[in-house]
Amino acid sequence: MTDHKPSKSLPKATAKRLPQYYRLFKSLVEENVTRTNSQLISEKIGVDAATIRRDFSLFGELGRRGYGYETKVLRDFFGELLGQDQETHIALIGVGNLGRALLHYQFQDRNKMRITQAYDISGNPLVGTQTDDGIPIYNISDLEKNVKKSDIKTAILSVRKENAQEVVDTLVKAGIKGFLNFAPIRLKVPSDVVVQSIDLTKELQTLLFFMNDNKQ
Ligand SMILES: NC(=O)c1ccc[n+]([C@@H]2O[C@H](COP(=O)([O-])OP(=O)(O)OC[C@H]3O[C@@H](n4cnc5c(N)ncnc54)[C@H](O)[C@@H]3O)[C@@H](O)[C@H]2O)c1
Repeated sequence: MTDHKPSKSLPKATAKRLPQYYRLFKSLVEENVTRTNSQLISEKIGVDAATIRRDFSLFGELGRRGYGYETKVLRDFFGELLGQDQETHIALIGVGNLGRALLHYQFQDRNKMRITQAYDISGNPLVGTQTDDGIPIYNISDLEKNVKKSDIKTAILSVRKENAQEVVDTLVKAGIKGFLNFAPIRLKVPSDVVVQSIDLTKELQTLLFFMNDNKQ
């Protein structure tokens, strides 16, 4: 379905819903459901049907009026958009409290993303060891050499904010093109590098805002 490539100006809210769409179509295919429509999708994921139709229309003709959407076609389409049609190997940087938890998170079970290498500084006793699943934990000084001889373009950043920018500069130089960043800092990267930040404080504040809003 290469004729349905999205433009770079896809609204952020739509982009954020893509994993939801992919997950839904994947499970519908697993349940042997061959066809669906925006109303049924809406009931499953809690997004209103008009928004779903608008999102899908940004990609051209994904379905047919009166017929709906073919689950397999849409699963493959969103899978390709999200890079789930191939294996993505990821480097984890910073094996502290959060990094250790992430190393044990098995997101590879249902998706094609895998942490295959981890890095910390020489003072961390975990450097030179590997996890029970066999993920090696290297010294950060080996990163450039390792990344250059692998296909890794993606990193999860779980270092403290004081170290984050310096670490990112090193990783960008080594060829990393995308960061999932947990450090509460705005990172500076070249225009061909993407940063997706996860700020738990901000998420909690948003939750509290909506809870307060509910009370009024
Ligand atoms: N712990 C949490 O629950 C949590 C939750 C949300 C966000 N965060 C954020 O995640 C980040 C990590 O938090 P944490 O609690 O795991 O911190 P931590 O101090 O336990 O771990 C940070 C790790 O980064 C390593 N490190 C430092 N410099 C490095 C470098 N140059 N290269 C590679 N590794 C390096 C340290 O040796 C340490 O092991 C912080 O920015 C924090 O704000 C943490």
